[in-house]
Amino acid sequence: MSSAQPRGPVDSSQVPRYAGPATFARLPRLDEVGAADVAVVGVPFDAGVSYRPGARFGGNAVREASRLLRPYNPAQDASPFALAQVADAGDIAANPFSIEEAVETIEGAAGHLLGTGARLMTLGGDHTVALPLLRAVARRHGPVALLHFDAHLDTWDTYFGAAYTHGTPFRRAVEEGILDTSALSHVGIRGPLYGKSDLDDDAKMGFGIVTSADVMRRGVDEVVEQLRERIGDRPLYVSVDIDVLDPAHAPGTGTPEAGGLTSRELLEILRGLSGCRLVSADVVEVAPAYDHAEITSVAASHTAYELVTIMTRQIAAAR
Ligand SMILES: N=C(N)NCCCC(=O)O
Ligand SMILES: [Zn+2]
Ligand SMILES: [Zn+2]
Repeated sequence: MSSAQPRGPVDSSQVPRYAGPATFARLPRLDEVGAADVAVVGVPFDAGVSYRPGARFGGNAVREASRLLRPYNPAQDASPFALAQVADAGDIAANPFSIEEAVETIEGAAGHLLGTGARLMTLGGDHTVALPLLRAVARRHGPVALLHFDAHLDTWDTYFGAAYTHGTPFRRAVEEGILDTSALSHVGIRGPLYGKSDLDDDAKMGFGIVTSADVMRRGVDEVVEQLRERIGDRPLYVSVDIDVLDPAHAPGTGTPEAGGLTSRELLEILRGLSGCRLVSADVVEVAPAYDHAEITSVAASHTAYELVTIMTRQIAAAR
């Protein structure tokens, strides 16, 4: 990115925040600024779901809800959009009728954006999209540490014989050697499984689990400390399935599970990661048709805001 001042969001004291088409946080579009340090990109794809569809509308719902974000983030003492150029790169046009083709398209488009030097803040889409995103990220950075927030393991093998689904991206990623298996963590896991072997398989792949109950019992600070120790200074990818939140905090999702994190806990854990080498991130599984009063998309917009803040702080610190 050039040394020119980043172009920030539309000023909500000059133009009402509900006016005009929505980009993430009212930021400029990528084509308006030419290049970005962080590209917010939508992936409207949900052909990989096993239950309720609708996450194809998640990215735009998060953009709409993000109109209320303000430019200074007190929790990380940073103005993320002044530290680096953040821009909305629009949506990746993924084929809704062919999962294989969609996965290829997403990998290619993500690779193109990463090739410009941008980090990605992806708005899903169902969790299938994490696999092509991780492929593109690993091509640039090598195998990455993964911090995965989710009610679900998403390390299952196949559904109806299909290898690429929203329940299988991280098994595929481990098989493909694109993850650093010494630094894999799930946070927020809960709910019924198919069998105990799900956990055994997951552990064999190298994952450590912080359950939703662990977060409640041990508290945010201890969990953050454990996660940071595992991540170290490795390049890190964070994948947030919004169903990591309790259905009270995120009703608008396809496979809800009772007993989840509060949005306060999730945001605090993310803030605790500030300073980590976050190379890209996604927020997935927002399905607005099941949402109420934008509860879920507001939570997702703040989640993306914290992740973008971590990235821009790091970009600025490295200059
Ligand atoms: N990735 C998400 N959200 N869900 C996976 C659920 C897989 C199942 O139906 O068992
Ligand atoms: Zn999930
Ligand atoms: Zn998931």
